[in-house]
Amino acid sequence: MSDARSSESGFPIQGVYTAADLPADLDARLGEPGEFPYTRGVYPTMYTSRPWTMRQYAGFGTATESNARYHQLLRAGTMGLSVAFDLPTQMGYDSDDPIAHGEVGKVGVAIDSIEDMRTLFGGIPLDKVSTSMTINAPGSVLLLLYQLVAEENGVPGAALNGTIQNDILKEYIARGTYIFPPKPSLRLVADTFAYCRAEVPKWNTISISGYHMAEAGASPAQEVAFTLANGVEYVRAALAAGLAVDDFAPRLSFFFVARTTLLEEVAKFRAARRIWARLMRDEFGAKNPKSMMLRFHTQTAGVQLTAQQPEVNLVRVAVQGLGAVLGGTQSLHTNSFDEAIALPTEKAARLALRTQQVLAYETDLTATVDPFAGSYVVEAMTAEVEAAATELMDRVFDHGSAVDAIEAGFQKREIEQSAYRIAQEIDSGERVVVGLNRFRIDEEEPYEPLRVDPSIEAAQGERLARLRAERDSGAVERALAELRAAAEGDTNVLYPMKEALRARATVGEVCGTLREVWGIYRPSDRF
Ligand SMILES: CC(C)(COP(=O)(O)OP(=O)(O)OC[C@H]1O[C@@H](n2cnc3c(N)ncnc32)[C@H](O)[C@@H]1OP(=O)(O)O)[C@@H](O)C(=O)NCCC(=O)NCCSC(=O)CCC(=O)O
Repeated sequence: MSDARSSESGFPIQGVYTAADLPADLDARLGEPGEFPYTRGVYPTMYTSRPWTMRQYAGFGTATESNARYHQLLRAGTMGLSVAFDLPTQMGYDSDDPIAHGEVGKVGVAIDSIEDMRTLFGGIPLDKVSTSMTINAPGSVLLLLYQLVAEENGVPGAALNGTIQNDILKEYIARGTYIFPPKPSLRLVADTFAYCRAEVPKWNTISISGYHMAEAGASPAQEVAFTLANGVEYVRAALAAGLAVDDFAPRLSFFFVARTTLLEEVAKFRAARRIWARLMRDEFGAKNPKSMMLRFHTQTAGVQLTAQQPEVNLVRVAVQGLGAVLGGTQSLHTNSFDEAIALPTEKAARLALRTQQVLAYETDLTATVDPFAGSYVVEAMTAEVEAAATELMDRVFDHGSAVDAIEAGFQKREIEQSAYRIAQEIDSGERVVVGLNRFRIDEEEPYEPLRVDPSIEAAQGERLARLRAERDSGAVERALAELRAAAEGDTNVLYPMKEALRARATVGEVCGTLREVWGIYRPSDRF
């Protein structure tokens, strides 16, 4: 037998597993597919009746360019859209704000007002396509813009399917696009839950994300623990705001990474489902099975891709995607092989989607549910990840709450330690990265990456100037005053926000109004 190896979460992997390694109460831990505790998947038939949603994250430049990319992706066979916004939009600033300079349209599309949103979804049937939007602090603003555009096209809120990321807690821990302090942020999240329940009932109101923590270096057990602990915080905030658990929990969704360490990743997804189901039933008294189902999106691990010999990334992504599917994901983004270099080119984006199509239509993965059930190693690892994550969640709650732990710098510190260990292992060669620390070539082939046109910023600025000149500024001011009053009080802010956006207030103006009332978050020195 070779030397014992450690899993990503740090427990030893045995050279051989046998029946003796299976948990004693395996049947109870497994349950049936589509039944508590959902270890085997959230739906009884899983992919045998419908494959996962192929949902490729995309967006850059202006709304016009991104709209063209969405049409191209849909033609190529994606089943749902996933919008990437530029940093100014994610931070609640307009493209002509001095703070936005140099960032407009860079890492995603620039959206300033309902006019951009109309362009972004031009020609896309919003009653048929589900749309995910990676937007957090201004999540409610972009959701309302989406709803307004849908309504203009005769599609009512009740017919809309989609997700906003809206997960502010992991922004404090790992991703960084927060605006407001935790308290008003959580209030905004709870307002969004309540609004969606009444007005957009099929919308997934949040995508509680471990992905970015994993990209920052979190181990699988940390990823599960910190994500689910944040989930608990949102549930508590919504309950404290007076919502009943079964009124909002069915629409909570999750988002994880898929690494190349496939066995532990499959175990991770199965363990996460089990922990969440138990928490919702036993701790929060959920009665609706949908409240207990951990439904999740997966993105393949960008951090594991290399700029060296980038075509090798195609292989990594296939392995990572395979793990996500074996783990029962509901929705999947497979990275483009050139992502470690720049924005994906059209060809690379198509290849990434083709990878999913091979998994769905050429392999036998969709013929049966949870193929790894009963596997000695995967069941043993599922129990291990579950135990490690549960223990770590307890350590989060030892601080009081997930927010208390965030303010103490706990999750960030744990993730940094794990990231440091990974970096050391790569440097020493103990962790092999093909093409980077082993199997290198002397001369890399030149690669022509896609670049964003720098004139976008000026064009967006002109659009905004026109908008401000044309709109009824009195109506905008009145609507923003209503929004301010709601933010100062305790009525749901989404209703006046929607009216302001309808009157063509910009994303920056709406967020600016809230910034004035709620202030902005400053991380404590302990970070
Ligand atoms: C719940 C998920 C995870 C998936 O939703 P989907 O609509 O795709 O899938 P779904 O809900 O499973 O399925 C759609 C409908 O089909 C039904 N359905 C599906 N399979 C079924 C089966 N086997 N049997 C019966 N029904 C089934 C479901 O019940 C549902 O209907 P009902 O609804 O009627 O029940 C959602 O939140 C989502 O799409 N998330 C995507 C998040 C995302 O793309 N994030 C990108 C982040 S990118 C990022 O952050 C990284 C970079 C950065 O930092 O910027």
